[in-house]
Amino acid sequence: TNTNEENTSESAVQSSESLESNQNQETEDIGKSLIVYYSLTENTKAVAEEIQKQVNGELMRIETVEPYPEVYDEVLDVVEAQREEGELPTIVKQDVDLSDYDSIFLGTPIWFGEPALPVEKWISENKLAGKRVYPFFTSGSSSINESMERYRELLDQSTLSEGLGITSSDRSQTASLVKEWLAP
Ligand SMILES: Cc1cc2nc3c(=O)[nH]c(=O)nc-3n(C[C@H](O)[C@H](O)[C@H](O)COP(=O)(O)O)c2cc1C
Repeated sequence: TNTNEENTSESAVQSSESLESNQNQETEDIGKSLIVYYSLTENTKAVAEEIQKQVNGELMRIETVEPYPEVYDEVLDVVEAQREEGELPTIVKQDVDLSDYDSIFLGTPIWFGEPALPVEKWISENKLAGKRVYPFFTSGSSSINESMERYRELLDQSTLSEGLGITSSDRSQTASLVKEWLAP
């Protein structure tokens, strides 16, 4: 919808559950965290690195076996074709034992309103049942609503926390938006 195209810094943090109340219910902090992200053009990477600075977790970057094209219009075509065919890209195998972590931060660019296909693939190949997942997103202007909807389907066995969305106009405020998200 049109309203999904709009975003402001006030709506960058969209609440379903507050992180603060989650923390109060459980422990003082968020435990040992893994920050997993996919990033084609480094925007999501920058947010992942800011989160790491603030929570001290371990970073893991999802990579596709076949790189997407360098030209933006060509990426759109390739991704559109993959979405139409319901085809998820093969990702590079990485050994990670999720049972080592209490919290999973999961970062993705928004592609056609939804989480990027390599992240869907990673979700399908890993056991996130019973985990607490903190989703974060970057986009040109789209809100995180549709992507959160998709995650509610994909991660129905996980505890999904409030999402953080950083649009291109929010980018310069990344550090403070992350801080606010972690400790509202
Ligand atoms: C295939 C594709 C689809 C995209 N679809 C959207 C979209 O629906 N809404 C939006 O605001 N931005 C969209 N974008 C822009 C990206 O979400 C935005 O540039 C994001 O910050 C890129 O993150 P990255 O640098 O980590 O790859 C799209 C980009 C690509 C490559």
